[in-house]
Amino acid sequence: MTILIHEQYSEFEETKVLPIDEEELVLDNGFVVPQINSFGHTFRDYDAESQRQEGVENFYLTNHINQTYDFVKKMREKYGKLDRVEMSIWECCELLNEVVDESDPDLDEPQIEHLLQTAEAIRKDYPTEDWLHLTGLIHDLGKVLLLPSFGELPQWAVVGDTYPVGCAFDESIVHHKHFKENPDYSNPAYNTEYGVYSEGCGLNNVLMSWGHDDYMYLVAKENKTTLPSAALFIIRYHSFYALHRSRAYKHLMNQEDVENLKWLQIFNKYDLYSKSKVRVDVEKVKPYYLSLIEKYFPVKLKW
Ligand SMILES: O[C@H]1[C@H](O)[C@@H](O)[C@H](O)[C@@H](O)[C@H]1O
Ligand SMILES: [Fe+2]
Ligand SMILES: [Fe+2]
Repeated sequence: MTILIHEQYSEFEETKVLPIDEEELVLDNGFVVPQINSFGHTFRDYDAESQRQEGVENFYLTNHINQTYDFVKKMREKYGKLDRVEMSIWECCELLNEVVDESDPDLDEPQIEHLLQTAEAIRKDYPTEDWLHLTGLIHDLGKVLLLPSFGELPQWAVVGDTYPVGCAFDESIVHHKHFKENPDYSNPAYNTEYGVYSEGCGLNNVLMSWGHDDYMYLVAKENKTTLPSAALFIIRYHSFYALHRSRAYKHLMNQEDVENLKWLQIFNKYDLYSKSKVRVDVEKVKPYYLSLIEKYFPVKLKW
């Protein structure tokens, strides 16, 4: 797969204010980036005074204190067993009707809206990449970890941006100051640039903070999806803003990661900027997505 990507961000990231140059606002396939979110702020502004600011910061405080190398290892082992629930992809989408994400400054709608908004925005600009439409639909399904039948994990262990554990927390991570109370922050085994990793080791060998991304990646992979590797990469790293926006942790990537990152950067624009109060007509688009699910997944999956 070869693609051309229209670079939108400069090397300085993470930028709060989007570029004002008209040309820069148009993505490679015509998607126009909105300047403000539904609350009247720029997207991903974690400091703006808004009705969501305090809750979001508290979320990151708990998240940054508790996501340690040991915690992540345990969660991967536990949830990697996929022995909790059996259901289809669409059933899972419907479960997300109940879920609201406390980490998100840009959205307070039920998550199923966000899934459809993302998928439909991609579909409009990339009509022939059906695998990317489906990736949009399923990328956040891991948020079911918040529900009782999945162990009712706290928000800090499910949502929010992700980052590697086992090496130093990069300063570009949202609310980085709150890592000071994380035990790994002062552990010399885990607090250097490379920590337990080595140059070019590949992201597949890096443990990421535990949440909906890695969980959904495990679900898709273990249930033998036929989606391409770029789709699995998108699902697994879509919350890794330190990488795909701020270009941190590049030293851990291998060649395959570099290729897949191009698709993730395309995807991210739709994931982030499609968030709005405009609802998608679920019943109208459902047959299309059911056909994609049938193409790329078994009827029932283990979760
Ligand atoms: O608040 C959001 C939300 O939880 C998203 O699902 C996640 O992918 C983002 O990275 C995060 O910052
Ligand atoms: Fe997400
Ligand atoms: Fe998302």
